[in-house]
Amino acid sequence: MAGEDALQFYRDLPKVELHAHLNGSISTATMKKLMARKPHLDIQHGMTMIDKGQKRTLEECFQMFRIIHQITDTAEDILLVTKDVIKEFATDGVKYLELRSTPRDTPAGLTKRAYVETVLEGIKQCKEEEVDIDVRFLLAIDRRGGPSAAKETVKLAEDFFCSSNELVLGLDLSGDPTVGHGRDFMEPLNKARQSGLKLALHLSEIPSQAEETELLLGLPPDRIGHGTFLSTSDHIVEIVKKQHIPLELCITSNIKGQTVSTYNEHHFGFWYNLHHPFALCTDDKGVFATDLSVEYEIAAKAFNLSPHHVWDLSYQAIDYTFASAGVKENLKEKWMLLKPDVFRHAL
Ligand SMILES: CNc1ncnc2c1ncn2[C@@H]1O[C@H](COP(=O)(O)O)[C@@H](O)[C@H]1O
Ligand SMILES: [Zn+2]
Repeated sequence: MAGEDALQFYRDLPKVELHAHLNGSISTATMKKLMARKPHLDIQHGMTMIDKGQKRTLEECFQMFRIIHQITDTAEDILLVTKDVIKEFATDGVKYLELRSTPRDTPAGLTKRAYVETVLEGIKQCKEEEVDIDVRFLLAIDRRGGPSAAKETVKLAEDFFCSSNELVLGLDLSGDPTVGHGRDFMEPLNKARQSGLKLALHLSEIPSQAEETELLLGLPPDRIGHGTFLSTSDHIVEIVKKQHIPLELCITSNIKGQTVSTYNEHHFGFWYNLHHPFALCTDDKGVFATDLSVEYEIAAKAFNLSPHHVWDLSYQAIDYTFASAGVKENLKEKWMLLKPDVFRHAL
């Protein structure tokens, strides 16, 4: 495989995306539409996206989210962003997407509940428009909000879990990892778990968080976001291995956010060699200027994966979704139907 054909293989490959933050996933095209609505903010392209070859510190990434949040502060903005992001993932060959976002009360008058309702409306509209993708939603807890905001988000998630007809499946814990401590979130996360909500937690995205990670692993989470520095503790690796907790690996995010220096050093290699479950994900396809097909291509090149290995990774990711057994079965059937077409380009 070479050049365009190679990229076509990764685009044709049916994919599962499990780690995508809504406001980090806004494309340049959508950002332009939003900026045209808010010229007074005077936000330039480089303030919301890290171009090819560029890098930022994680701290700078979190500043970018603050700017993006100023641009997406009305129900119209959130609806537009949700629908555009879903359609872009579908165009990239993603067939199942678990989108996550932090419910916000905004100065423009949006409430957290209305925020969630708007995202769900976007998902429903895409379904009505027959966009070829199954989309579910995880409510995100931003560490910056502390335990009281976390409790509020858990309550909202519980309400929507019951009323959204399996659109809301769980919770995410994210935000600046240097802010707050995991212990502040144990109680609300535990409660969420008891209500049947699934947990996808950002763990060890930065070094020296072994104590917090070990505590949160006690819940235990159903999936781990990044887990970049898990492997610095043998004890933690043992816990993760023993419980078979799938990881969400976001290569470009870690490189551009500078927590990993080179592709070859990415912890993909460590977990792949252990045959531990993981799914490749984008994290913030807008901010990091990537796509899921690009992430698969990067992993294949860096770790010398054959098209069949790549196929297996995308197929196995179905098992790590929070969807019901029936949905997983349907996805597996879909994958098998698409397989001959995908491999036509791989030969
Ligand atoms: C780069 N690594 C990361 N680590 C931790 N949290 C991250 C993140 N990337 C994004 N977020 C979280 O997602 C929010 C933006 O999307 P939503 O407004 O929720 O849709 C950010 O404010 C942050 O809380
Ligand atoms: Zn993330």
